[in-house]
Amino acid sequence: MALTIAGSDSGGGAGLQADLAAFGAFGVHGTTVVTAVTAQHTRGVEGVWPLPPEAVAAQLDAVLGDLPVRAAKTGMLGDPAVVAVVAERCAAGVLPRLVVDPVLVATSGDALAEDPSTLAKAIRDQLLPHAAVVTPNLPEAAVLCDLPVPETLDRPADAIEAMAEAGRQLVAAGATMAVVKGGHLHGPSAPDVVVSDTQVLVLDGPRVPTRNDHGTGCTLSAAIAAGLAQGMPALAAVQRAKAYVAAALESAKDWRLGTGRGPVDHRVWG
Ligand SMILES: Nc1ncnc2c1ncn2[C@@H]1O[C@H](COP(=O)(O)OP(=O)(O)OP(=O)(O)O)[C@@H](O)[C@H]1O
Ligand SMILES: Cc1ncc(CO)c(N)n1
Repeated sequence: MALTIAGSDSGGGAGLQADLAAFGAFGVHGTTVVTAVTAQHTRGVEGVWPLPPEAVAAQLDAVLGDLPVRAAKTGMLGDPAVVAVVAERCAAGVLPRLVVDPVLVATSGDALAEDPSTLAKAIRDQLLPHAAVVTPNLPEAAVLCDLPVPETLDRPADAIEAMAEAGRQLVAAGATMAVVKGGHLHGPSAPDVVVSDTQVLVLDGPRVPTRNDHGTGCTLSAAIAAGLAQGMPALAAVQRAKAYVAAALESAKDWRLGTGRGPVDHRVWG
């Protein structure tokens, strides 16, 4: 079984709703620590109500005090005080196989943190040393690493090298593996760059032509956590998760759910 520490997306496409759907697709029971409630749909975020750090701590301790959490992921944490609560449990050794999705901004471009750069610094300094895998998208990698990141695949070698450099910095900051996601790149493919101490690997795949890409990042990180909970090595869990997201995008590419960027089809596996 696995745990997600994340915000609620009322639209059901991202956040803890996406995480539970992805866990379920792999047959992994999901537990949830809610960090915030968002009023959100396929067009954007209408409101954010963070939970007090004490409420996050109480949920974490309730789950960890009873259930055998084999792997966990963090999504929207929102507030450096919540990062500190999670980091404390990591330091105590009770949050194994942690996947950190450093959520700062929604697919729509709306902020999911009051002060994204302070939150990014807290995540980098306090959570990355405990992360088995960290999964920034390109804007998140830019803030975490203070690096310019590419927007297009016009010069693929340059784009991949910039993503690899961000990944190396995140590994130097303490993550065992970094997956720098290329979902935001303009071009014919959607390459993710995987970096660890020993290798740099490009996981490439054709870009699915669709506007239904809300929650792909949450879905990827939850699928990685599901793999880790099932005992897979990190790279195998990342490769399976990438294939799952591609299949979920393909299956939902013609859906008309909402008038903005709709969800992916979480049911595609198994
Ligand atoms: N149109 C697409 N076709 C194929 N793969 C995609 C597409 N869009 C995103 N992906 C893949 O989905 C995963 C998530 O990437 P992305 O960069 O979109 O994350 P994100 O911005 O954190 O997502 P979100 O904020 O929507 O949850 C990556 O593996 C990426 O390569
Ligand atoms: C609650 C929540 N978490 C994460 C994301 C990132 O897609 C989102 N849009 N909403």
